[in-house]
Amino acid sequence: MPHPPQSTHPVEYPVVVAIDGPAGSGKSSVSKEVARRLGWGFLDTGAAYRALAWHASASGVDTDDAASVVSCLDSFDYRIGTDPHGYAVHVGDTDVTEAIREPGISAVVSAVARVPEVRTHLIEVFRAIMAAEERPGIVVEGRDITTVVAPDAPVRILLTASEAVRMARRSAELVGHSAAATGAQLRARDAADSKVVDFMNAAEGVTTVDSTDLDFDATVEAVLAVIRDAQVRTG
Ligand SMILES: Nc1ncnc2c1ncn2[C@@H]1O[C@H](COP(=O)(O)OP(=O)(O)OP(=O)(O)O)[C@@H](O)[C@H]1O
Ligand SMILES: Nc1ccn([C@@H]2O[C@H](COP(=O)(O)O)[C@@H](O)[C@H]2O)c(=O)n1
Repeated sequence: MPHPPQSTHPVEYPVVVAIDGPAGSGKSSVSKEVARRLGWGFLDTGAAYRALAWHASASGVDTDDAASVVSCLDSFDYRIGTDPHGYAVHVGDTDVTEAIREPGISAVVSAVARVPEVRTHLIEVFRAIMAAEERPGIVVEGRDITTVVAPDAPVRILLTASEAVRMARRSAELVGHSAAATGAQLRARDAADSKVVDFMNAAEGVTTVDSTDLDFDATVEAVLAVIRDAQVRTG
């Protein structure tokens, strides 16, 4: 009797931990550390919007013009790793891991992210990456993961912190940039992004972790506690 074809990928999706929150709330650093401790994958979805903003800018496209941004999607050859110990972001053959973090990209990324065709395209990209994850789980962070990308995830968290604390943390890591300018950009980005998706209020069934008064390690522990609690409840 012939054997059924062997798949190289798991039939079931990996366990998904969905984490949303405003800029500078610690989504990326905390999610990465949580994934490291669990031996799971990590997906930074903001990197895709940043990489598309980089690609549009590098192609000479006006990022404020939605039709022109959409026209860039066909040539947007995007790749990102899910290893929380180190992952690179590529557009075609170009390693853009560092370039997409520049304030010039942060300043235009919201204009790219508000285009509906862009969101539809990237959500499919994220779901394909999640489905291909070969570790037992994947921690996925962004703005609409708990509500749109993975609303059925068994663990959904809103990671927040006061605006003042988020601005201070972001300023501390951006040496050579004025604290006032960094804070103003963070606030402007949240205001623009909030018009597209709600990441300031926890949707039904989403657990809020407020790190305003927690240090980094305590925040990681708080997120791990939510995951453990969900695993106990769901068996
Ligand atoms: N609980 C915490 N205590 C102290 N520092 C923290 C804490 N959480 C995160 N940080 C630091 O705050 C800074 C911002 O964190 P991070 O880049 O992970 O935020 P983010 O939500 O991914 O931001 P963005 O959406 O803008 O990319 C980093 O320097 C990080 O190390
Ligand atoms: N799920 C997401 C993730 C990100 N965005 C947009 O990308 C920008 C950059 O995200 P970072 O997490 O790297 O700061 C962000 O400002 C949003 O415009 C998104 O729309 N949805």
